[in-house]
Amino acid sequence: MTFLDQLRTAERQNGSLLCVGLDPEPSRFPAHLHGDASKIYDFCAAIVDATADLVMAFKPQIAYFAAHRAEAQLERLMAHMRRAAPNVPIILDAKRGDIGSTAEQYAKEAFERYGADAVTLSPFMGFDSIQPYLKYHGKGAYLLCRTSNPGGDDFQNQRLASVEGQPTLFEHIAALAQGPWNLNGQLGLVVGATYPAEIERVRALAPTVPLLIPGVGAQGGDALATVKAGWRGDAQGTTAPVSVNSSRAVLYASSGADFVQAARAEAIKTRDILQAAKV
Ligand SMILES: O=c1ccn([C@@H]2O[C@H](COP(=O)(O)O)[C@@H](O)[C@H]2O)c(=O)[nH]1
Repeated sequence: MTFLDQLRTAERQNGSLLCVGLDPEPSRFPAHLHGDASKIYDFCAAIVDATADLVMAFKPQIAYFAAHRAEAQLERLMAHMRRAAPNVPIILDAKRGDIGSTAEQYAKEAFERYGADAVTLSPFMGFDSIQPYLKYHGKGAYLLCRTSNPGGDDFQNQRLASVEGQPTLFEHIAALAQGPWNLNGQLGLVVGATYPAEIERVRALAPTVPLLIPGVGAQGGDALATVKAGWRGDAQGTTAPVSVNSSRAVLYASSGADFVQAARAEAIKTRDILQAAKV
């Protein structure tokens, strides 16, 4: 099954557009785990178990593991997600981008070491920095397009005088992902929930690629506007999937012993808002 099929299946089976982001920060763990980086796996596995039936994807952010020398715990967590949620695809948020030979190693890390179904990439270094990931047929690669942070404006909203029609950089990335770069239909785009108008523009330029949309919850993005801007229904079930990510709002919904129940409640609340926006 390709990554695209996995997304569609999980969306249908769990009735959800929600992606729960796994950004473990030990200083925010509840009292019995607080400050203990050796408990990253335990914390994340508890969140996975509490939300597996509510999500269309999980998105571990690699920096939160690497910063604590917890790569082995990430490997264990990937195996746990496979067991606990076999039909939920896993997007490794790594935002890699480097020359081809180095990109080959990053692709190996994402798809062979961690066994991710998709990875996030920076397109800044051009197509040859993306190509090594596309050799893994059936795997997905999300290109950063219009990111959720205010600084995204610095480059992504600049116009490219050299390209006909003078699109902005993010519009150009969207068009590349929809067209010439998307050799085997593996590409997706990252667009921030904090910019619904840009999501709509990206969807117009890239009508069939999956979108990964972070920025609801802790960053204050509008969940309703996000779905209205990016989700396109299709009676044949061939929609271009939209996965709306929430990390901290779910993970740290409570800092008490009830963190698992609170995470589940927050995930249900967000899932329901996203679902309601589809009509
Ligand atoms: O434009 C982007 C791209 C990636 N992210 C990542 O998503 C999560 C968001 O976490 P929240 O706690 O829900 O704010 C995080 O891992 C970021 O690295 C993003 O926020 N914006």
